[in-house]
Amino acid sequence: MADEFDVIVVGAGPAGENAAARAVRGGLNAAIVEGNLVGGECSYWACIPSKALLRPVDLMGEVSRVPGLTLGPIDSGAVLARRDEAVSYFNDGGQVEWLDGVPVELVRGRGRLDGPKRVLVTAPDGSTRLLTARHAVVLATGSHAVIPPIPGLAEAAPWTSHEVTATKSVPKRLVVLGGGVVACEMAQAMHGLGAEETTMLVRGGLLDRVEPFAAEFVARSFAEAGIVVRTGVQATKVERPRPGGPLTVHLSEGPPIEADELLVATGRRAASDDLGLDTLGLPAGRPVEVDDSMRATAVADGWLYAVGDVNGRNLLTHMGKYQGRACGDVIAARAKGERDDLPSMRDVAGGYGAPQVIFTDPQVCAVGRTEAAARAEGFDVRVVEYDLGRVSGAYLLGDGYRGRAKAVVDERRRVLLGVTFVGPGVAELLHAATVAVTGEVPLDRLWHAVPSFPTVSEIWLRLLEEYGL
Ligand SMILES: Cc1cc2nc3c(=O)[nH]c(=O)nc-3n(C[C@H](O)[C@H](O)[C@H](O)COP(=O)(O)OP(=O)(O)OC[C@H]3O[C@@H](n4cnc5c(N)ncnc54)[C@H](O)[C@@H]3O)c2cc1C
Ligand SMILES: NC(=O)c1ccc[n+]([C@@H]2O[C@H](COP(=O)([O-])OP(=O)(O)OC[C@H]3O[C@@H](n4cnc5c(N)ncnc54)[C@H](O)[C@@H]3O)[C@@H](O)[C@H]2O)c1
Repeated sequence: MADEFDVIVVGAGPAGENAAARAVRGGLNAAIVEGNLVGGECSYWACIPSKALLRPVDLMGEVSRVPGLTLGPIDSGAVLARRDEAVSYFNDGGQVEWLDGVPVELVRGRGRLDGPKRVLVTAPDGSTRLLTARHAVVLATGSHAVIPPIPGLAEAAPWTSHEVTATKSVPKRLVVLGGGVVACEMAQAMHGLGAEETTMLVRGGLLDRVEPFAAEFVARSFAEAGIVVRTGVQATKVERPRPGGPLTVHLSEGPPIEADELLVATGRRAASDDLGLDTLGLPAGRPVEVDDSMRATAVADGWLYAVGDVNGRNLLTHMGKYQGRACGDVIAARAKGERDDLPSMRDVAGGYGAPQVIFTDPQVCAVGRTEAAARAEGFDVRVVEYDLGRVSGAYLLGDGYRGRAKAVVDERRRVLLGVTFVGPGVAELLHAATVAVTGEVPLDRLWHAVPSFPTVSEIWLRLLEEYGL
C-alpha cells in the first residue's frame, strides 16, 4: 500500500466523505483516515438515530389530530429496534463499500498531523503508519459534546448525545441540561417514548437562536405534553452515589431533582484537541478557521483544509457535506493548476444563513437571518407573519393545527432575508424558502411561483398578500 496520496482526509463523517469523493471525481487519489465508524456521528449517534426515535412521536401527534383514527401507546421496544436498524447495528460495512466504489482508500486508526502534509495514523492495534500528502490534508474530525464544569457532573457519567441516541431503554425520570436543539429533540423523543418525568433545565431561553415566536410554540407544546421546562435555573451539583443508579441534581433555586438519567446537551466543541495542530504552531481544541474555499487561513502554502463541524462554521450535516464538496473540487482544481473560483468551489450558502430543521412537534425550520440578526446587520427590514392554521392545506392535516410563518424582507431590494416556519410537518416547506433566500428571488417574481391548492405551501401566497402583493 502506498503511503503517499494526493489528498489525505482525517475523519470519515459526512463532511470528510464528500471532500474525498469530490477530490477523486476531480482526478486525484485520496485516503481517508477513520478512528471509529465510517459515516461519522451523523450516521450512528446523531441525525439518523435521533430522527428514527422522533418519527413515531411526530406521527402520534399527527394521528391525534385526525378524527376517526386512533393509535395505541407507542411500543418503545419496536422503536428502539428500528433505530438499531437505522444505524446498521453499528456496522459500517455499507459505508465502507461506498468508499471502495469511489474509490477512496480507507485507513483505520486515529490520525494526527505530524508537520506539513504529514499524517501519523495510530491503528487500533497500536501500530503506526505515516501518510504524506502531495497536495492537501483535509481535517473533518467533527465535534464533541461539552460537559460543563458542574461539581459531580462528570463523575456521575451523564448521558450525552451518544448515549441518548443509542439507548437500550427509556428512563422513567430524565433531566436534560440545556435548551438547544439536542436538548429539545431528545427531551421530546424520550418523553414521547415513555419517560414519565422529563425536566429540562434551561439556562437562557428554549431554542434561543430561532425566532422567539417559534420557540414559544415549542414551549407550549412541551408544556401540554407534560415536559417540564425550567428556564433561568442552573444545575449547581450532581450526585450519583452508585454507578448507573439514580442521581440527584441540585439547582440554583428550589429543591433538588431526583432522576434516573441526566442528559447533558449544552453544546459542542470542535474535535481538534489531539490532532497535532501544535506541530504547525496552531491552537488545539478550537475550530480550525478557514476561508470560503475551506482552506485553513493560518497555514502557509495553503495545503491544510477543514470541513464540517471542526471548522465551527455551521454544525449541520448538510452544510458539512456542502463544504466537503467545495473543498474536494477546489483541491483538485488547484492541484491541476486549473481555475479554482468556479461557483461550486466556495461556501456561499453559509453567508445567507444555513437552513435548519428542528424535528420537535411542532417542527421549527428556518433559513437566512432572523429579524433581530437582519436589523443588527443594518438591513432595511420589513416583517410579514401569517397564521399557518388559516391555510386550507394545514387545516386538512388535522384539527387544531397550530403553526406560524414569518418572512424577513430586505425592503431596499424587495428580496427575502430569512424565513421561519413552525408547525407540524413544516420541514418540507423549507427548501422552497432556501431557494428563495439563497437565490435572492425578488418578491415580484416569487408572486408567479403559484403554490398548489390545497397544500400548506399556500402559506407563500398568504405571506406575499400580507406584504401587499
Ligand atoms: C443528537 C444530534 C442530532 C443531530 N441531528 C442533526 C440533523 O438532524 N441534521 C443535521 O444537519 N445535523 C444534525 N446534527 C449535527 C450533525 O451530526 C453534525 O453537524 C455532523 O455529524 C458533522 O459532520 P462531520 O463530518 O463534520 O463530523 P462527524 O459526523 O462528527 O464525523 C467526524 C468523524 O471523524 C472521526 N475522527 C475524529 N477525530 C479523528 C482522528 N483524529 N482520526 C481519525 N478519525 C477521526 C470520528 O470518529 C468521526 O467518524 C446532530 C447532532 C447531534 C449531536
Ligand atoms: N435537527 C438539527 O439540525 C440538529 C439536531 C441536533 C443538533 N444539531 C446541531 O448540533 C449542534 C449542537 O447542539 P446542542 O443542542 O448541543 O447545542 P446548542 O448550542 O444548540 O445548545 C446548547 C444549549 O445549552 C445551553 N448551555 C450551554 N452551557 C450551559 C451550561 N453550563 N449549563 C446549562 N445550559 C448550558 C445553552 O444555553 C443552549 O441552550 C447545534 O449547532 C445544532 O445545530 C442539529
